This record gives sequence, structure tokens and C-alpha cells, in this order.
Amino acid sequence: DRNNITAAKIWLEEYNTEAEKVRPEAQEASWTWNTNITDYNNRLKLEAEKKKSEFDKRSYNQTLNWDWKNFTEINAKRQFYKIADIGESVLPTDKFQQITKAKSNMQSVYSKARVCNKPGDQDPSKCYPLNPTLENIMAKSTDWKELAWAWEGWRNETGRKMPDDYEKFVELANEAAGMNGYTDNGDYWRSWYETENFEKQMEELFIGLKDLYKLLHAYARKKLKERFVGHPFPDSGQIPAHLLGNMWAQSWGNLFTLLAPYPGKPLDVTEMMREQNYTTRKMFDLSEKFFTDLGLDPMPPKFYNDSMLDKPEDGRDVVCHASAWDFYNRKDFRIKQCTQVTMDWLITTHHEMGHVQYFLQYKDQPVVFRRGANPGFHEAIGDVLALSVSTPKHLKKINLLRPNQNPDDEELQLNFLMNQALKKIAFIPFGYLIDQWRWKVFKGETKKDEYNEDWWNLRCKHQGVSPPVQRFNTDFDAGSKFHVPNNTPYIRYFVSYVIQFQFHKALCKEAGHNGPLHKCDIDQSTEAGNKLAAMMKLGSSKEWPDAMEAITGQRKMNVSDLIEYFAPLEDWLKKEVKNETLGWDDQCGRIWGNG
Ligand SMILES: O=C(CCC(O)(O)[C@H](Cc1ccccc1)NC(=O)c1ccccc1)N[C@@H](Cc1c[nH]c2ccccc12)C(=O)O
Ligand SMILES: [Zn+2]
Repeated sequence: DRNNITAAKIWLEEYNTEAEKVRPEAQEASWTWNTNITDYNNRLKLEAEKKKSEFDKRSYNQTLNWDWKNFTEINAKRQFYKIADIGESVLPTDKFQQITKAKSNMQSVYSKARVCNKPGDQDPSKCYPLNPTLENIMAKSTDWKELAWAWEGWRNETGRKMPDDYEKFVELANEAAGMNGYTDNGDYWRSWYETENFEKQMEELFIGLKDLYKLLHAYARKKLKERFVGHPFPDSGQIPAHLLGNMWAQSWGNLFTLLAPYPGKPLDVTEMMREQNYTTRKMFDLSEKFFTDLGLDPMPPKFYNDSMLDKPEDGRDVVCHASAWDFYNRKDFRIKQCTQVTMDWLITTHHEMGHVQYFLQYKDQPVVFRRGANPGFHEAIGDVLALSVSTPKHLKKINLLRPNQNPDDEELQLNFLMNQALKKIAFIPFGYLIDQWRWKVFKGETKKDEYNEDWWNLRCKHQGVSPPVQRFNTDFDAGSKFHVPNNTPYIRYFVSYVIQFQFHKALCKEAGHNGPLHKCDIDQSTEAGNKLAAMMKLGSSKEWPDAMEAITGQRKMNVSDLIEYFAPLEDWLKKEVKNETLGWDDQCGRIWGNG
């Protein structure tokens, strides 16, 4: 009968066995398309996704045979709760096909986009991809016009071509969420955090970090005005968005040579990597060794054969944006990325390897529990290890610090902190605002003809950046960032940037570190590794405060450890921007055309 827990557990076993067949097939078809974007592979992907959605629907219907909401066994009850949460698979077949098609269209536009008519090119029909060309221009160019060409061209070739598909996707995603008992798709996405007032909590964390961001913003603005003297910076105080070393102004690490407190003491890891003939494989071996030295798991033998770690040179279209893949059969785990030999890519490699380590640690959980304690946890693992790898002490250990440089030199340490701030503090408003925008779209508070105006309201208000050229309602600049066409939520990175410092603090204590937090390197500490592994093994079988407690002893997110980490730099910045006006107007002023 409906309360027979023994029979229910047998059914859960059968579900798991079936899921470990259906999911690998769907993943394999998705992998084939992602590593070779063709219409044929797209049809195979759609077919496999249809099959998986039918399995999800069937399984959902079978959960109705059990009174699982009243089960006393928490673990079984939680498995039923997750099996019953089938997302977009709840849609009837024709609507499921429509939403999958709309998503495939946008992903294909984003991954195939190229920008032509580069200023100074003899052949105006020569076109350039984001990775590596446009990213390198945004990182290195100090030519205002060239930066503006890349910035505007990328948005013309991506976001501008998506509004219709995006509107269709929003409509159907909201319909699916409604059928699953949520108010809209944003409500569904937030439900994965199982946290009361989640939006309020995120706002409080963001407010807690605003002052630190304003200091860094004022310093960067002052130095960029010197570099681009004669060019227009808005009176409203924003920084033109194409000057920050990154296509989305989300990470300012490429401004290090301009912003380092002591330019004479560079941290030029990329140059050191190139001088030592680093290869993609060497970068992965370095990362894997950090994990195994903590007592964590090595990559399975198949990993390197089956992964795609470099951009293919045979001209085929691939999704270059990095991702880690769990095939849910406990055997196949892959990474797909278009690696370049740079420090940024060494960090991204640790980020992706962090995802795979999580897969390995929770692989014996029931399939529905093979996820992060919350999505932010999955994004934090690799970044926590990268906090140790990036320290001058560790760079010295792996011979990526110049031989004549002393890792304990206080000026070098301040340069290191600035480098970290340009990636971690600069990211905070960006990590916060993407889903602020999307949650409003899902709530219906932002209509299609307001998509771009609302996007720039948030970019101007929270991030303090402005568009270098006029924007129009016919633009769709949110669509120029991978996660929007790819329908990947983004608040997870904001959560990750907060909790990774809580994890770092706790693991440094476990590793017996004394002294300032930013100097800590947990390398080789199996005590720290064991704590991390114990948390990862839980997967999503427990609510995330239990997982957080397993590492830090706390049950809440808070920004105090991040602020402690950057304290020495905060003091230096306060002196540096003493005569500057901190902050900017909420609005960007006139940037709007009626188009
Ligand atoms: O997007 C990424 C890395 C890609 C990902 O590893 O997060 C990837 C995104 C993705 C999700 C879904 C489909 C395709 C790509 N997420 C995963 O691969 C993944 C796998 C399993 C569980 C959870 C996430 N980073 C973000 C920001 C970021 C956070 N930490 C970083 C460290 C270095 C560089 C960038 C970042 C960005 O580039 O804007
Ligand atoms: Zn990630």
C-alpha cells in the first residue's frame, strides 16, 4: 500500500538502476553536440532529451503511488521529493520540443558567433571568435576603438539575435514551473537553496560587500582615466564597460599591470608558464596533483582520453565555454574546455577539476543526490583550492614565481592581494545582478521590450559600468553572456564567491595555518582534504547548512571571512582613493537610443 516503506525502497532501487541507463545516453548525445555542433547531432540530442523527459514523466507518475510526503524515513522521503521535481520534463511533448529547440538555437548562435570588420584589417571579411581572439583583445588592447569594436561586435553577433527565442523560452519555462507548483521559473531555481527569504539573504550579503567594491571601483576608475585621458568617462561616475580587461567586466585581472601597487614586483605567471613550455596537459596534471596531495581522488584513466581539453583545430564548431560532465554511470567523467596557456586558464582548470572531484566523491549516492549541497557549493570547490595555488608561496613551490622574487616580500604580497581583488571583489556585483535581472524577467516584471533597458539599469546601478556606445531596445546585451542563452543560473557564482572564503578559512585552520588568511596554502594537508571530502560525499542528500557545518562548523553564509582576507588591501585602497568620490549615480545618464 501507499505507506509500505519496504516496497517504496525497492522502487527507489529500480528507479536508480533505470536512471543510470537513461541519463548516460542523454549526456552522451549532449556531449556529441557540444563537441561538434551540427544539425544531425542536434537532432540526436533532441531525441535523447525527449527520451529522458519521458522517463522523468513516467517516474513522476509512479511517485504518486506512494504517500512519500508523510514518510518518516528522511532519506527515502528526500529521494522521492527530488524524483518528483522533473523541471521542464513536465511539459507535454510538443512544448518540450519547442523549449529545447529555442535553447538549442540560442546556444548555437552564441557558440558559432564571430566578429568581422576589425579596425585596421586589410580584409574586412576576416572574422574572429570569442576564444581566443576577442578575449585576448579585451585582455590586452589599450586602444579605445579596438576595444569598442570587439565589445559592440560581440553583442551584435550574439544577444541581438536572441530576443524572440529568449521570450519563447521564458514563456515555456514559466509554464513548466507553474505545472510543478512554483510561481515562476525563478521561484523554481531558488528552491534549490531550500532557504527562506533567499532573495533577501542574497541582498544582505551584497550590501555587506558594497563598500569594498566601491573602493576598488574608485581606484580602477582613477587609473583608467589616466590611461584613457581624452576619452569620455560619464559624469554619472560609471566606468565604460569595455576598459576592464574582460568582455563582461566581470573580472579585472588583466588590469594588473596598470593597478598593481608595486609595478616593479610583477606576478607574471603566464609568462613563466610560457617560458617553461607549459601544455594543457601539464596544467591538468598540476591541478590533479594538488587534489591527490590533499588525499582526494585522482582522475579515472578514461578521463584524459574522453575529455576535450583543447579547441579542435579541424574547424568544427564546438561549445568552447568550459564545463565538467558527470555521465551518472559512476565511470564516465569529462571536462570540455578550449584551454589557453595562461594563469587565468590554470585557475579555470582548477575550477572545472573541482566539479569532477565533487562527481567522484558523491558517485555512490543515489542518482538524485549526485548534485552540490546547493549549486554554489559545486562552484566553490575548485576555487577554494585555487586560493591556495595562487599564493606567492605556492607559486614559488611550483616554480612559477621568478627565482629572484621572495614570496614573503610584503610589497609582493600586496600585489598578490590586488590581483586576487581584481578577480574576486570585481566579480561580486556581476555575480549578483545577472539573476536579479532574470528573476524579474521570470516574474513578468520585465517585458521583452524592456529586456535591455532593465539590464543596463542593473549594470549601471550595481556594477558601476556604462556602455561605450549607445544601446537600443533592439539590443539584448544579457544574451552576450554564455549563461543566459545556455539557461544556466548565475547566483550560484555569487554564493560561491562568499562561501569559498568561509571554506578557505576553515580548511586553513584545519591545516594548522597561522598568520594572515591570504598567505594560507593548504597544499598537502590531508586533514583539510578529509574535511572537504566528507562534505562532498554528502552530495545533496542533506540540506546545505549540514554540509556547511561539516566544514566550517557554521550553518550560515557570511562575508566576514572574505573581508578579513582582503583587510590589508582595504587599508591601502582607502589611502589611495582618499581624494576620490566613491561610487556613482544609480542611472548611467543618457545612453539610450530609441531603436
Ligand atoms: O561559467 C563558469 C565556468 C563554467 C562552469 O564550470 O561553471 C560550468 C557552466 C555550465 C553549466 C551548465 C552547462 C554548461 C556549462 N558548470 C559546470 O560545468 C558544472 C558541472 C556540474 C555541476 C555544476 C556545474 N565560470 C563563471 C564565473 C567563474 C566562477 N569561478 C571562476 C573561476 C575562474 C574563471 C571564471 C569563474 C563565468 O565564466 O562566468
Ligand atoms: Zn563551475
